[in-house]
Amino acid sequence: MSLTLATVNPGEPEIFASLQGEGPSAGRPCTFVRLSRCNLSCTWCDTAYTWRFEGDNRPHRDDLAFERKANQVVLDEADVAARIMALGQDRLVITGGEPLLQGAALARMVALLEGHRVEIETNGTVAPHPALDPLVAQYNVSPKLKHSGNPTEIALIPERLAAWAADPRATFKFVIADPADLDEVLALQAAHAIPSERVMLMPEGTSSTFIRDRSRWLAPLALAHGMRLSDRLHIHLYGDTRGT
Ligand SMILES: Nc1nc2[nH]cc(C(=O)O)c2c(=O)[nH]1
Ligand code: SF4
Ligand SMILES: [Mg+2]
Repeated sequence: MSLTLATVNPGEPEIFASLQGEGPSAGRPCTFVRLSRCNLSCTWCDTAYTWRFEGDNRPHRDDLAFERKANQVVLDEADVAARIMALGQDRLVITGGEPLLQGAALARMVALLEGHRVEIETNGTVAPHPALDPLVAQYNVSPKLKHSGNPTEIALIPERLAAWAADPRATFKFVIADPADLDEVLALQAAHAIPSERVMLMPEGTSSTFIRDRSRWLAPLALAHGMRLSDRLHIHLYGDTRGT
């Protein structure tokens, strides 16, 4: 039994301590674990090394193809848990890729941890494994809008969105590239009765300049709709780098 993780360097799993850069817990010290693989393919994905392996021709703006051997590492659950424990934080953020694709193994891994509040970053298309779900304190759900390039029927699954809307642990974090993207957010919010205080708008961008420029027009939109603005603190601090 094992988990497939992303790597920082070939053979070195992406498990690290950092400040949560996005969403409701931004600014808090946490340990992060990044799992490999995703069921979506966003054209602007900043972690394409978790899914766009050689032979995968789904469109991505950088058109990079990653060598699978250098960018994945398989570890058993006890090894992953021990590495997380060794970093000494009391919060864990599980991200990817799409971490819920490995829900059963994640449940076994999380059960081995002591004293961690668990937060999951998800694209919102996959139901949490029933053994994992009770161990999770917070879901940061990021449904992908049209500008992600994913077919809507794959990216936006109505039953899943309804389930997240009904779960007070879930905050919706929408990646916004253009002011017009807000129309899609408002339609989803209305369709699933998502309270505005559980909606965060986050600028798309992997550079400080892009994020700041987009935040300038995004802030008044958040204010007008009673929604929250999310920054991407780690990009300002460390740039678009692995293990940060
Ligand atoms: N510091 C930091 N915060 C993050 N919040 C969400 C992240 C992600 O890649 O999912 C992330 C990340 O990669 N780094
Ligand atoms: S859902 Fe997340 S990890 Fe998957 S392709 Fe989109 S941005 Fe990347
Ligand atoms: Mg990221």
